[in-house]
Amino acid sequence: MTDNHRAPTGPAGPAPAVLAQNQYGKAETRVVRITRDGATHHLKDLNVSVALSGEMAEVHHHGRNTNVLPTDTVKNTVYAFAKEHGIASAEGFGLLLARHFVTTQEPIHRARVRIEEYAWDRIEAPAPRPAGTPEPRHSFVRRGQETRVTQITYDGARWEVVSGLTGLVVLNSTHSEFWGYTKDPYTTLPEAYDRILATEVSARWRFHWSDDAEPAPAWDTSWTRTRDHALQAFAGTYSLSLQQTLYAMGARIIEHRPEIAEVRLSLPNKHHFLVDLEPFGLDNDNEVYRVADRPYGLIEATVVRDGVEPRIPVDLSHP
Ligand SMILES: O=c1[nH]c(=O)c2[nH]c(=O)[nH]c2[nH]1
Repeated sequence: MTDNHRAPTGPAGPAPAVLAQNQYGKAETRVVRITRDGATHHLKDLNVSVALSGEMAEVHHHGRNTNVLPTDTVKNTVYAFAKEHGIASAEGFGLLLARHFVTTQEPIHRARVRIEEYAWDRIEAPAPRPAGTPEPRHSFVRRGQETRVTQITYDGARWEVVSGLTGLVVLNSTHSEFWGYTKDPYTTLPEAYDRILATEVSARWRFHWSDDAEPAPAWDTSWTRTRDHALQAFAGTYSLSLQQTLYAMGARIIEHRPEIAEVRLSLPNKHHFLVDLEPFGLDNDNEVYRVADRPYGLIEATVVRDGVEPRIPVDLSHP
């Protein structure tokens, strides 16, 4: 028997353990800040991760929490600062946070703030509105997430073409309500009269065309216009539920694109919860939202042209 896999021992016994680099904080606080300028809304969407370090030997060695500002407080600070200071830029917001932790907490000597900012573009949707009222500008589409898809099947005689998209993330910062639903003993959801509606659209649409003897649709134009109808319906629908918005999107495509027979939509409800800032003496007039990634509501349906048999498979992309 050898001692090869034992730690080396000297005359004074094994070397003691020593706490080396350590840091702690709250990772991935997802915050959406809406700023309202009349009917024009502005949106900032950040993923904020804070790591703090300093005099933390006591907590690691003895579990003595005296110097530990809870990570829950770190998260609350992100939300409260989003309300109080707004989010002009990710850099400016990160500076404010880092300075705050280092200057208000004596044991904390260093703060590292990492921020991912998700870019959103406006959906310009000229919605019908009463004369003299400003154009609503509260609809956004997230940049750079989207994939165009298509599936072609041929049996030597007939074609089936199903096209679509995934990862089209859209958000309305107002004109969405949800109330009047069934309540049972397990229902706790408060009714909402002005909420954020956001979803990541998965869509498939099947073309009428199946016969080489007929002219084929103009694939690129069709795809672009169909996507645009989905966006316009999303932005232009005053929504009482995501189900209603889904149907409006599918129906608008069917009504405007004669080459399409059937549309299947799968819409995860990307929940945005208003953060309770009252404990910090701050109100929250639909300005600061916590973004939850799961669980999510999943709303799915097929819309067909009258008389058409649905053929697109039910399960597109979600569990
Ligand atoms: O638009 C919605 N539809 C639902 O069916 C639902 N259920 C829920 O909890 N929130 C929502 N929102």
